Amino acid sequence: MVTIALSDVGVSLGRRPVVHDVNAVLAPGAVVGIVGPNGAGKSTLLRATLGLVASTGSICVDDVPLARMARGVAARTLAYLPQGQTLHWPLTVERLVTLGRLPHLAPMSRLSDADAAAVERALERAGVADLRERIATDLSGGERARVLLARALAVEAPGLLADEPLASLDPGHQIDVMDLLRAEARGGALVVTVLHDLTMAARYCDRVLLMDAGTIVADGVPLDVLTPERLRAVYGITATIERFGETVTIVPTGRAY
Ligand SMILES: Nc1ncnc2c1ncn2[C@@H]1O[C@H](COP(=O)(O)OP(=O)(O)OP(=O)(O)O)[C@@H](O)[C@H]1O
Repeated sequence: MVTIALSDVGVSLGRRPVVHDVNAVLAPGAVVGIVGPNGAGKSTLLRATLGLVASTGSICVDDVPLARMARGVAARTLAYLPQGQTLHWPLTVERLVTLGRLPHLAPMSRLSDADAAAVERALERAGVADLRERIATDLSGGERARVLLARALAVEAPGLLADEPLASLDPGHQIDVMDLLRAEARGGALVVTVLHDLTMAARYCDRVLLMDAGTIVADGVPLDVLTPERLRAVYGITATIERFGETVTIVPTGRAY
C-alpha cells in the first residue's frame, strides 16, 4: 500500500509556472482521476509526482520525501504509464513487458521465476498475451497502448500512475482498462489516472481532481466535482449529466460562450 502527499507543489517549465499550489493526500485503495482541459497541468503534475520533473513544495511517498527516495525504490513503488509513448526499438511484446521488471533486478542479474510470473500476469491482465511474439513497433495504436499498460502492470507496484490510458482504445478495451484499474485499486493499490472522458471518470473514479490553469480547483467524489457549472467554468462547455441507476453519463453538448 502507498500514500502520496502533495503539499504546495509547484512546477515551472522553461520559466513558465505550469503547476502551482497543489495540495492533496492520495490514499491507497482508490482510483483517483485527474481531469481538466488541455494544458491544465495534469501530465506535469503526474511527472512531478514521479520525480521526473523538478518541483517546489513537498511530495512525500509514505511519509518519505520523494527527493530522498532511492530511484530504484521509487520505481518499484510507483509504476508509470506515460502519455502516448512512441516506441523506437523493435522488441517483441514479451520483451517489452519484461522491461517492467527492471526496477526489481540487480545489475547484470537474470529474471527470476517470480519476475517471469509477474510478466505473465501482466500480459494476461492487459489482454495482450496473444500478442507476445509480435514486434511492438508493428502494433496498432490501441494494441501498443495495452502493451505499454502491461509493462506498467508488470512492475506490480503498490502505486500506478497512468496518463491517458484510454487514448487510442476502442470502447470495449476502454471498459476493460477501467475495470482493470478499478480491480487494482480494490486490491489495495493507489491508482492515479489522467482522463479526458468524463463519463469514464464519473463511473470509475472514487475521487476526481479537477485541474484548471495549473492547480486543483475541485476535489471530491465525481458527481460533486463534475457539475454543469464547473464544466462550464473550466472547460467552457455545456453538458448533460444523467444517472440511470448506478450508471452515470456525462455528455458534452456544446460550447458555452
Ligand atoms: N518543456 C516545456 N516548456 C514550457 N512549457 C511547457 C513545457 N512542457 C509543457 N509545457 C506547458 O505546460 C502546460 C501544462 O502541460 P501538461 O502537458 O501538463 O498539460 P495537460 O493538462 O496534461 O494537457 P493535455 O490534456 O493537453 O495532455 C501547457 O501549457 C504546456 O504547453
